[in-house]
Amino acid sequence: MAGNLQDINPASTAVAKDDLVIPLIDFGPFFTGTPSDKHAVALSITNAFKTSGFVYLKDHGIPPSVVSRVFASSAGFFRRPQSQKDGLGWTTPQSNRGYVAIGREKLATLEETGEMDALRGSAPDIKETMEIGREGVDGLPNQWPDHLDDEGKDFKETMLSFFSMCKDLHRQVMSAIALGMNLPEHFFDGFVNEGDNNLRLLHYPPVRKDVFKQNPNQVRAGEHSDYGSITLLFQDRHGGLQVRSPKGTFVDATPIPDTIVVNAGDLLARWSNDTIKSTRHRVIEPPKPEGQDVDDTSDSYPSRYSIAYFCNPNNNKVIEALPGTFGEDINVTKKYADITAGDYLVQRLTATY
Ligand SMILES: O=C(O)CCC(=O)C(=O)O
Ligand SMILES: [Fe+2]
Repeated sequence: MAGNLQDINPASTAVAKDDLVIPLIDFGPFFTGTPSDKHAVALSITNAFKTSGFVYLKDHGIPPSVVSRVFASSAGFFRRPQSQKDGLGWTTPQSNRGYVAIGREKLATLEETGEMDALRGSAPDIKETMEIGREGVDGLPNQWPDHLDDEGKDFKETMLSFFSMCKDLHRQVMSAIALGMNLPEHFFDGFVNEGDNNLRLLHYPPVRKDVFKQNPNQVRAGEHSDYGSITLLFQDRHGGLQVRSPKGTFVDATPIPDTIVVNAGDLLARWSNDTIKSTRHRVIEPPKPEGQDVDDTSDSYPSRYSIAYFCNPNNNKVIEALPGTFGEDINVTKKYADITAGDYLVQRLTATY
């Protein structure tokens, strides 16, 4: 029946377990559909952000060939000698650019941050990352390997072009959230146009299986929520990402080819006066592939690569509760003080490194 919600509902289910439901949403109609298609996509995304805080997006406009090229370039970077990577090292939370060696960052929840040093010693995250920020910011240079060789030049070009595609997708997803929250479609444009975002390449190196058996606290990336507005997460096929369910269990967010996992961050939750959820997640050993219990005799898990594009409002923008999320008419007060996006993020990064 035309106009039936069933016909225009662009979502199916990607994950459903322990009261955690993550939809798989076709973003295509947001670009090309009728206004009502567009609204349906916007509502699906916003409703998911208000419940699980996570969606999988397909038909998101970033071609699979581009994503493959970025993964290949990332793997090439991590294959470089340690001394070259260390020469491009991360320095300060203000800059948040450069290479982060294994054990340097220990992701944890907000409440645990005081115990960061102890955690770092006991079971450090088994990962190395490369952080790329907005190019061309005075005094905050990206740490490119372009002076090393042609591959380094190609890396820079590949990452800059990907950065800008992701920046554009951030703006589009924020437009969907605006519509879904009864705000004008372009409400967020002036908040996100600078692209003060952070492209993080992640490499989880091979680990012996007994490392996880011997230490039940060992993870590839500790339980945490993300800090900014939204995160665009590209995973390879290995799995290991888990999202915390309302029941407190961790549920596999299994990779689905050609999709992006998109989740809301703490600053968006704060901006929405906590109507949107920033949900905790972590990365552990990959789940056993079905039917391989007998065949898989290797004693190590292979490398896992992922790419997280952390989106943020412009650094200088003051973040205050969105219209419609507080007021006498709905009997809700503003829960948080106003803060600039830049101050908020530096505070959070300072606690993590
Ligand atoms: O590697 C992943 O799948 C997730 C990484 C992540 O959550 C993060 O870096 O914030
Ligand atoms: Fe994360």
